Amino acid sequence: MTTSVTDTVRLDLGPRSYDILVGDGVLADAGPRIAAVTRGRAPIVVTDENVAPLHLPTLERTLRETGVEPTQAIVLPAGEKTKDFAHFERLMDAILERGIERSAVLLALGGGVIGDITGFAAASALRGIDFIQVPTTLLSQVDSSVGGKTGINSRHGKNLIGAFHQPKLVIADTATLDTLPRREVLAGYAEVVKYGLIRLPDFFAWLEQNGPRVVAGDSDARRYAVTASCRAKADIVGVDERESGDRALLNLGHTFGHALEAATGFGARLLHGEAVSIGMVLAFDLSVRLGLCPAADADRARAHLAGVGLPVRPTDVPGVEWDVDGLILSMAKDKKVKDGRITFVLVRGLGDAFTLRDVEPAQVRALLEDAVSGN
Ligand SMILES: NC(=O)c1ccc[n+]([C@@H]2O[C@H](COP(=O)([O-])OP(=O)(O)OC[C@H]3O[C@@H](n4cnc5c(N)ncnc54)[C@H](O)[C@@H]3O)[C@@H](O)[C@H]2O)c1
Ligand SMILES: O=C(O)C(=O)C[C@@H](O)[C@H](O)[C@H](O)COP(=O)(O)O
Ligand SMILES: [Zn+2]
Repeated sequence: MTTSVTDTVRLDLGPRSYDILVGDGVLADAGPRIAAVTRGRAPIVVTDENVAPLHLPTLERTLRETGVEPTQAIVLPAGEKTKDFAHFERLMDAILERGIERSAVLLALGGGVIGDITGFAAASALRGIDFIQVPTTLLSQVDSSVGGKTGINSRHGKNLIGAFHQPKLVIADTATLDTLPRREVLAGYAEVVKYGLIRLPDFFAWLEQNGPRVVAGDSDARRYAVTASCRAKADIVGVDERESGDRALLNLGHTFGHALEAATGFGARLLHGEAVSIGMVLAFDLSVRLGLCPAADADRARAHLAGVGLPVRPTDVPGVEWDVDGLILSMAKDKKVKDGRITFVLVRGLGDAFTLRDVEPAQVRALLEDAVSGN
């Protein structure tokens, strides 16, 4: 298969720099690029039970065409619950059973769950081996495959165990999104909107016009949205790899969102992107309450997210009794907490996010109490 257009976004990180290839059908011809990283040997492919039957054959075909005989893939169960200690141990055993050397290369074929756990396995095996990201969800193409945050959840909270470990190459084949369920497409779309909300007001305006085309799978709109998102993330990570400054903006909606995810048990009831959608609206609402952001901007953000079909309030999640004390306890475990104070990502308006530490806890409690009671 010949690919139509392939965009290349470069993440500049000195010796850890890498390319992000974005294109409709780009995976089918990716063998030579993968072989260049693996030095002609087979990567150890990690994928999940949903993705394996759909997209593993394309990857294996291009490897064979390049003269690389694939080894048996490691197939994990699908879903957020796989990002835990038990599955991490299972994955590490499966990797180490192969008697690997430091030249071994892992390849994550799947969504953010597979990318995060495989990246952490790569960071851990023999104290660090190379890995390649082949993201197959909208969320993983626009966000999790880029930037080197890897890790797993713990019973203490979301992503609390992990490492910064950059991939050597990212291959985002937007054609793989044709098989993605609509709910997952929408969840990924929330992270696309995030880039507009934090620093790209023109991109947000483009999404207001073209978001429905992106979600419906229009090839050009989808590729544009993925490439623009990767570029936005690469620009931020390129100047702040380990989140000592502006990278925290990529956490818009996540302090609230991760607490909502923890409260629902990291399962299918609330997907990460859905939690981020609700969390971003809460961040806008908090900014309005603090007199920092015009209410009209918060309304526009909420209207766009709701308009494509994303949840925007905790009460949009069916069958959950929210406990505000529990949410606040979870938020206190956020990785941005410093000297006991939560760092909030807030906004002055659309496309103008910033961080703030001195938010009165009573304001946050009042916001959450109103939100969980539907006010
Ligand atoms: N590392 C980061 O910077 C970062 C950024 C954002 C999110 N994340 C993490 O990413 C995870 C969420 O990732 P996700 O939304 O991709 O979830 P996911 O990996 O669970 O994938 C969602 C579902 O789609 C299925 N799937 C994947 N590709 C498919 C395809 N092409 N066709 C059909 N089904 C397919 C999967 O099997 C799964 O059931 C969360 O754990 C979140 O914390 C990490
Ligand atoms: O890459 C980043 O930096 C992000 O914050 C991207 C987020 O979308 C992602 O969900 C990330 O895993 C959250 O970061 P965390 O440090 O709060 O776990
Ligand atoms: Zn996220």
